[in-house]
Amino acid sequence: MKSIVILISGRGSNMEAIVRACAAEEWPARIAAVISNRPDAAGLEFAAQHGIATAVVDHKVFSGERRREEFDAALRGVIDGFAPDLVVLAGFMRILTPAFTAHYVGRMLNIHPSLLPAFTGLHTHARALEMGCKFVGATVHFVTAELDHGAIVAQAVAPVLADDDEASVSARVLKLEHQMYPAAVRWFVGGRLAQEGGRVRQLDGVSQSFS
Ligand SMILES: Nc1nc2c(c(=O)[nH]1)N[C@@H](CN(C=O)c1ccc(C(=O)N[C@@H](CCC(=O)O)C(=O)O)cc1)CN2
Ligand SMILES: NCC(=O)N[C@@H]1O[C@H](COP(=O)([O-])[O-])[C@@H](O)[C@H]1O
Repeated sequence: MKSIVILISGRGSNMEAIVRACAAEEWPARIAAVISNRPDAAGLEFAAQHGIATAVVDHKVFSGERRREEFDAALRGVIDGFAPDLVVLAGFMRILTPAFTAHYVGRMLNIHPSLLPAFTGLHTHARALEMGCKFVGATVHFVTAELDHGAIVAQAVAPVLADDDEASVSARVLKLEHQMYPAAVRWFVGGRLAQEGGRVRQLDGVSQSFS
């Protein structure tokens, strides 16, 4: 039985989709914990209501020059208490230090709301609309020290419609995220995909795109 720890910072709808899929599809895995860097993250309540251990490591508690390293060290200590086979970033909004990402190399995934390598960072849909993009999407990737540059596992794509704004585009992509991310996590815990250097090895039957 694989152990999964999910990190969130807010609403947690991707975490919720993974929790529901894990239960409904009887994965060879359990969600050991949901951990947030924000005490007010709404997703913590959903996790607790579903009997999942929750924890908060508040990044605002840490100050000074080494606050990012100290936060990461505290977060790692809490995560490792659950002995995860996989760490899932689901709307987790902190940039992680190289030491942290190295510790979880090959076993940490993120979902990013753009078709990487386009639009790394924040405010991705607003930037895509500003540029006049005809398609938007999301990417599941392994997490590395370089922000949003890890090996790509899967991507979801959706058209931009004439009357779209950031909210309508975000909602359209989020629906696809909720299909794609649980599938990617299931493949990983089922041993059907792995990171090999800068690439992803995927066994047959693993869908790599969603639309
Ligand atoms: N080293 C890495 N850390 C993280 C990665 C990664 O690939 N490598 N993925 C991100 C997730 N993410 C986009 O998908 C992302 C999250 C947060 C930020 C960011 O600029 N955060 C600010 C704070 C923003 C806030 O609190 O609202 C910061 O950390 O200073 C950019 C991209 C997770 N981490
Ligand atoms: N850079 C990370 C990032 O922006 N992630 C994005 O935040 C949203 C989280 O929603 P959720 O909390 O409801 O899962 C999702 O759209 C996810 O792609």
